[in-house]
Amino acid sequence: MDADIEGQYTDRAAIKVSTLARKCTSRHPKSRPAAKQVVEELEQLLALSTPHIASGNSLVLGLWTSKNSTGALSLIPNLKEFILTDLERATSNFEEELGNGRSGKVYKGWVHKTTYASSTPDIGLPIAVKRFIPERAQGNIEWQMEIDLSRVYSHPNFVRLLGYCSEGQERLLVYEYMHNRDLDSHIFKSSSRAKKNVRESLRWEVRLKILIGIARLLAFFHTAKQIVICHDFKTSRILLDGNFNAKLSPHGLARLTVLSDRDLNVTARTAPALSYAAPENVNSGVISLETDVYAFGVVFLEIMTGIRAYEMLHLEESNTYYNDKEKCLVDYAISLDTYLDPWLEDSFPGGARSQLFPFIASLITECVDSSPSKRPSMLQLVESLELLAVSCEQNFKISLQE
Ligand SMILES: Nc1ncnc2c1ncn2[C@@H]1O[C@H](COP(=O)(O)OP(=O)(O)OP(=O)(O)O)[C@@H](O)[C@H]1O
Repeated sequence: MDADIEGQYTDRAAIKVSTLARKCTSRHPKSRPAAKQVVEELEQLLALSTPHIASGNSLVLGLWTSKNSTGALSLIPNLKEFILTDLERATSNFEEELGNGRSGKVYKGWVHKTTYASSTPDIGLPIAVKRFIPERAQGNIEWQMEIDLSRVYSHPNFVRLLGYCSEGQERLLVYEYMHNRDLDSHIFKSSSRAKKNVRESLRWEVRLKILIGIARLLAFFHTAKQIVICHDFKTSRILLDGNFNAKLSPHGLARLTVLSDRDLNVTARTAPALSYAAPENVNSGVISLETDVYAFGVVFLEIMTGIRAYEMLHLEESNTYYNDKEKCLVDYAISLDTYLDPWLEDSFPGGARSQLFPFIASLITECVDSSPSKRPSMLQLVESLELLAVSCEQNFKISLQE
């Protein structure tokens, strides 16, 4: 093997490469695979190799994007290529900051509805522009991965990428604007940013709609041909549009992991936030479909209580993991009557509390089970949450708004 690329392969990828090469060069024409099959095999290899990108290796960077002979990024289908001055104009020189993530800041801007030509404030379509920090070594990789994944996966609950910009050291991405921003800033009691009217809007039926939307997206990722494990899933990743539809932001995609094999567990170098991390992840770095389900359970509990898991687990006192943290989360889940977010008090009419809370508690409890095999799949969770919605509607006349 070329010494330059040695160590960039997983064992599985190395075996696949040699098997594929052997088949293609077989002396018997009939034993050689069809071109379509070679493409499929290479796609699987790409998926096997992707965790290396996440850990800072540029093994397959750019395979999904078209490059010209100099290796520079050329036009990407379905995405608008912006020039920097367009985006400076659209954002009034990066005036209104929406948020600040690990890889860069996000700004509000305005473009023409159909052409995406830069516009002026309050005219046309609002956008969110993410400007990557140029000095950050991972920035370029994360920028490219966000483009690649946004092109491959499209789902109503996944924030839509509209375009990109690459000029000199500058890397920017243009996303649809999510009017009600991140769920995180609205539901937690300690949140100073919370606006009263938004909190009032976040009634039980709206929160259930948010949970169903996110569960559907995770189920979609988990059952895709190239499985996506979103191993840094947390409440702050959930963004809300003007109608409180929940969408997951593809930002920080270097922390998403694509796998082609359901049984393959990989070790991620970027650890998820401690309060959302499943015990097997904390203890041995495993990431799997089940670690996503665990994180979903924690988010579910936060959405019901309005209390950060961080606080429930007293992680502010000692930022160390303790082994029975699931038990602590389960205590909150089964005592929902006590810990329910006060803003939800009026959301459960009549006997709704006594009938719905045990069901909600059992769903959360199953998700955060310390044994991964006992956790439900995201598909099962979608079904259970939809069942919950039907029960709310039929028994208590609580209906989810479209
Ligand atoms: N499409 C969008 N529409 C509206 N606001 C957005 C949008 N994308 C991001 N924001 C705001 O900007 C903040 C920062 O976003 P970003 O995704 O960079 O941070 P993050 O989720 O903390 O990512 P990271 O894990 O990389 O730190 C979000 O919490 C949200 O308030």
